[in-house]
Amino acid sequence: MDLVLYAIVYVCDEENRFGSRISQQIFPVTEGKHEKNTSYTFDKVFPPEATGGQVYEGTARSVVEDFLLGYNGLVCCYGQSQSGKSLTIASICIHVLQDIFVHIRQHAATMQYLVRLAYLEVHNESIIDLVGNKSASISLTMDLIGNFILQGHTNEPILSADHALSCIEAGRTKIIGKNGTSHTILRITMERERKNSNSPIHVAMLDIVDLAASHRVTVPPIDKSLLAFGHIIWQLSHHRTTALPYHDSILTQILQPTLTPSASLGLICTAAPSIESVGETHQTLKFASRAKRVRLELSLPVHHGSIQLEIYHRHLDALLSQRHSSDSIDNQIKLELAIRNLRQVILNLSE
Ligand SMILES: Nc1ncnc2c1ncn2[C@@H]1O[C@H](COP(=O)(O)OP(=O)(O)OP(=O)(O)O)[C@@H](O)[C@H]1O
Repeated sequence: MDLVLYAIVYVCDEENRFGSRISQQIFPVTEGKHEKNTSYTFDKVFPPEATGGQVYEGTARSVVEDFLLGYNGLVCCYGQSQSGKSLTIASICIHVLQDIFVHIRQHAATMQYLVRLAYLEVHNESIIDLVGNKSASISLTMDLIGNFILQGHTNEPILSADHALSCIEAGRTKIIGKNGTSHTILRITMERERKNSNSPIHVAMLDIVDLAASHRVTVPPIDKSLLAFGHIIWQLSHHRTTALPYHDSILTQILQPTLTPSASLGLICTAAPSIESVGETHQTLKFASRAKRVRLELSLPVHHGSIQLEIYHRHLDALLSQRHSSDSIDNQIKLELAIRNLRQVILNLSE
């Protein structure tokens, strides 16, 4: 399969009016004193008044559709400080989660699912757990075949879109990097299995990333993770698909399963409206246009590590047999509660 990235910008004209003189997909750039008729062509260009739903439909929706077919996916937002990255990602999260849970309900007759959510911040090359309090126990290790394994973080089982959104809302209050100085990664892991069949459980991941600002008002120290992310996009845009330098930063190590040509990818670039930002906007457009050269070849992911749905099924069987053999009322009530909690977590589970 050959897919093209979405490179999306909010654009303005010389009078700081968003979008009004910009053709749908081409942005002429003035550089210094010299008018340089550089044009960039993108898959979609949105004016600032575009709704979150329109931006989602035109960008992340296709990545979510691929994710629901079983592919890993990455949606990320790149741009200078105060250009609307966090606002865009927040709105995209709502639509992503709604679509995932609509899909789960539509497949209630045949499929059961476990959906888990991790929300992490990468700040100065440290990882912060934004859902739980497990930052100290998070580790990234490499297995024998070069896969980075992220462990020790909270991976919360999610019961509904609203449940996920309240976890994200609470997580946002814990973010320590202000003014675009950190990256946030929302990782949705979906395990699915066909009901009443012995077919294997499939695991896919979707990462939604609010990258640190590409340019800030104060001169920032170079962000190692953003640099490494840009480097991998550069390599992919030159159609290099092996020996990608994931080890260069914490962000790229975490994103290894989704920042790859075998996963679906949607890149959203945001530009600030002021004419003073035109230099930064030009840099962003150059990045977006480089990223547009990336070609993807989707393939179903191979999961490394344990499958939680299998662990839950074993646990459920053990609880059911303990309830069967228990003759203490107190114990039976406790077991009943534990069984009910576990049945809630495995979505669409048949009674
Ligand atoms: N399309 C838009 N129209 C109007 N205002 C917007 C738009 N996008 C963002 N804003 C406003 O601009 C401000 C900055 O937005 P946001 O925090 O999303 O930017 P950011 O790129 O994540 O910034 P930083 O990198 O500094 O964290 C916010 O007050 C937001 O409400």
